[in-house]
Amino acid sequence: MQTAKDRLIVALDVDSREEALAIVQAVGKNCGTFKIGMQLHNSVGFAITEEIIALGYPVFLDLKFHDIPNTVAKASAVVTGKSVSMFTLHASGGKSMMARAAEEAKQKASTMNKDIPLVLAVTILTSMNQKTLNEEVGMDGSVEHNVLRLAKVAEEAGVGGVVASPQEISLIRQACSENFKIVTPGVRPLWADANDQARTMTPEEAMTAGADYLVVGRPITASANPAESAQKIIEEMEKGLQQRQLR
Ligand SMILES: O=c1ccn([C@@H]2O[C@H](COP(=O)(O)O)[C@@H](O)[C@H]2O)c(=O)[nH]1
Repeated sequence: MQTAKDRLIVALDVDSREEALAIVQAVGKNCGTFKIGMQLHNSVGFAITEEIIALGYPVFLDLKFHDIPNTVAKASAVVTGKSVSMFTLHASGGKSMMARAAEEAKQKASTMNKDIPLVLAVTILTSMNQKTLNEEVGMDGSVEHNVLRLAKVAEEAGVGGVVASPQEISLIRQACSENFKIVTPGVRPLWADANDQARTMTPEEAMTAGADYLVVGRPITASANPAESAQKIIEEMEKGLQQRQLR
């Protein structure tokens, strides 16, 4: 059974190896996984992923692939070869793109005798609201409708789960299988700023709703005491897990 700490993913959205390692050092005991996104990866390359894995932490490589199926499939093999535990692609890249990525990750892991990474499809970014989705992106229908539609396509394509906001967790849980993972950024304790996140919930609410993993960046990494902030979030998550078990 995974604890609240195991389910907390800390986003290392910084520019340098030194800044990233300082956060790892500060909060390594207070989280389960570190997430490396396009900011850090594009600054320092795969070296930081390799270094953090070598320190003994699982890495979620969040590069959000979105390209033709062949290109995404080959990129998926590359990141699988780096032993990441999770990686992302955009569900809006389509079923064939997601299916090829999942298959390629499986094959590469089997060739290298490694664990298969959790392939996650990003549904609708948590920074988007109804207006931006409809008027700027040009997708009709509600955010919830589109998240659910993309989550179903992702599951059919054979990826392991989705990235969605906590506000859509219960809808996805009703429509997808129990094993389909839900990873939620857009998590904000009441004491933290929302920043550019539009569809948020607190750590307790997100865990109560049924999230598998929470992704938290700035409320921890930009706080005066990252370890203390991570610990406070874990305590809120524990309350949510307890509520969930009581249901
Ligand atoms: O829909 C999405 C997909 C990915 N993210 C990533 O999660 C973290 C959130 O960081 P905060 O500082 O807690 O806002 C960040 O790395 C995003 O790239 C997301 O927020 N929403």
